[in-house]
Amino acid sequence: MPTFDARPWEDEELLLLLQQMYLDHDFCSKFAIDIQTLRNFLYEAYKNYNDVPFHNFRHCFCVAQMLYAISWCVDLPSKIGHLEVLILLTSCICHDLDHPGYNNIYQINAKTELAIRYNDISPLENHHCSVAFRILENEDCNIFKSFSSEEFKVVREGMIRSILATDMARHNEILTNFKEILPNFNYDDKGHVNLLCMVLIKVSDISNEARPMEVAEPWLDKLLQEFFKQSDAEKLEGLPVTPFMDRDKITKPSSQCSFIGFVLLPLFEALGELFEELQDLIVQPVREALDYYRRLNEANKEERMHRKSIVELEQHSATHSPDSGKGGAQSKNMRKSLSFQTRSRHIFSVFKHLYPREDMS
Ligand SMILES: Nc1nc2c(ncn2[C@@H]2O[C@@H]3COP(=O)(O)O[C@H]3[C@H]2O)c(=O)[nH]1
Ligand SMILES: [Zn+2]
Repeated sequence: MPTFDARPWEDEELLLLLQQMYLDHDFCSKFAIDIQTLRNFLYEAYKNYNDVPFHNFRHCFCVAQMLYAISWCVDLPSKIGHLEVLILLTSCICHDLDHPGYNNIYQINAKTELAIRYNDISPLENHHCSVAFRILENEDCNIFKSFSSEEFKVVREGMIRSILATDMARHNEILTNFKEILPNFNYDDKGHVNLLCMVLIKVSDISNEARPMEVAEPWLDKLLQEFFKQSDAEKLEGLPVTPFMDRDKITKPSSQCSFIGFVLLPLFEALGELFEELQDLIVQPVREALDYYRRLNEANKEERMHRKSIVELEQHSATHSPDSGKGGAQSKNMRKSLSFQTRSRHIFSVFKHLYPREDMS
C-alpha cells in the first residue's frame, strides 16, 4: 500500500522486502532467477547508493514499493506482461544508483566529470543506468544470467528507457506524448506500453506526496536539505543558482504548491485516466496534499502581509508622535494594543485557513 512507512524498518529488512517483491510476483520461478543471485544483486545495489539526504537507498526502496503497490492495484502483469513488470521493478531499484546529491543542472553548470562524460545529456540518469549494468556484469549479481542474448537485449533496452525517463527535463515531453495516446490506448501497441512504463516509473519516483502526511513530510525535509545544499554550493562557487532550490526564495508550502500543482498532479491524473483504480489510491491523496499546502501557503502570505503592516504602522507612529511625556507613553500603548489586535486577527485567519470549519467563518 502507498501508506507503507519505511522509517521503522532497518536497511537489512528493506532488502528482504525488496526480495519479497520479486517473490510475490513469482519472478524467480518465471525467469529462473536464483535467490542467492537476487540477494547479491540487491545488496550490491544497496552498497552503490550514497549517504545523501534524499537520493539514497531508502528513496530507491520507496520508489520500488510504490511501483509494487500500483502493480497489484491495477494488475499490471496481466496488462503489460510479467517481463515488463520485472524490468520496471529492477529499474526502480537502480534508477538513482550512486546519486551524488547534486542534480543535472549543477552537473552541467559545474562541468563535472559526469557532464563531460555524457555531453550534458541526462548525465545523472545515464550514470545510474551505467552503474546498474556494471553491477549486472558480475555473474554473481546478474539476475538475468539465464536470459538469452535476445531476451537480455529487451531487458537492457527497457531498463535504459525507464531510467532515462526519470530525468525531469523530459517531464513535459513524456506527459504530452502519454496524454496524446491516452484516448486510444492500446496494450498491443509496443510504443504505447513503452510510454506507459516511462510514466509508471516517473509516477513512482515522485510519489512521496501520495503517502500520508507523516510519511511524506520527512521526505520533503530531506529533499529541501539536498536542494539547499546544492544552492549553497552554487552560490559559493559562483554558479547560476537553481531558483527552486534557493533557501532565500522558496518555502516548504510554496515549493509543494508549484511542484504538486504543475508537475505531480497532472502526471498522476493522466495515469488515473487509464487506471481508474488509482484515483483513491494515489490521485486523491495528492489532491488533498495540494489543498493542504495551498492553505498553508495562503496563511504564510497573510502572515508576511500582517508583519509588513505592523512594521509600517510602527514606523508611522514613530515619526508622527512625540516620543516623550504622557503623549509618548499613550502612543506606545496604542501601538502595543493595535499590534495585539492585528496579531490576534492574523492568528485567527491562519487557523481558519488550516482548519476551515463553518463555526469559525
Ligand atoms: N518540490 C518537490 N520536488 C520534488 C518532490 N518529489 C520529487 N521532486 C523533484 O522531482 C525530481 C525527480 O527527479 P530527481 O530525483 O532528480 O529530483 C526530484 C526532485 O527535484 C516533492 O515532493 N517536492
Ligand atoms: Zn528518484
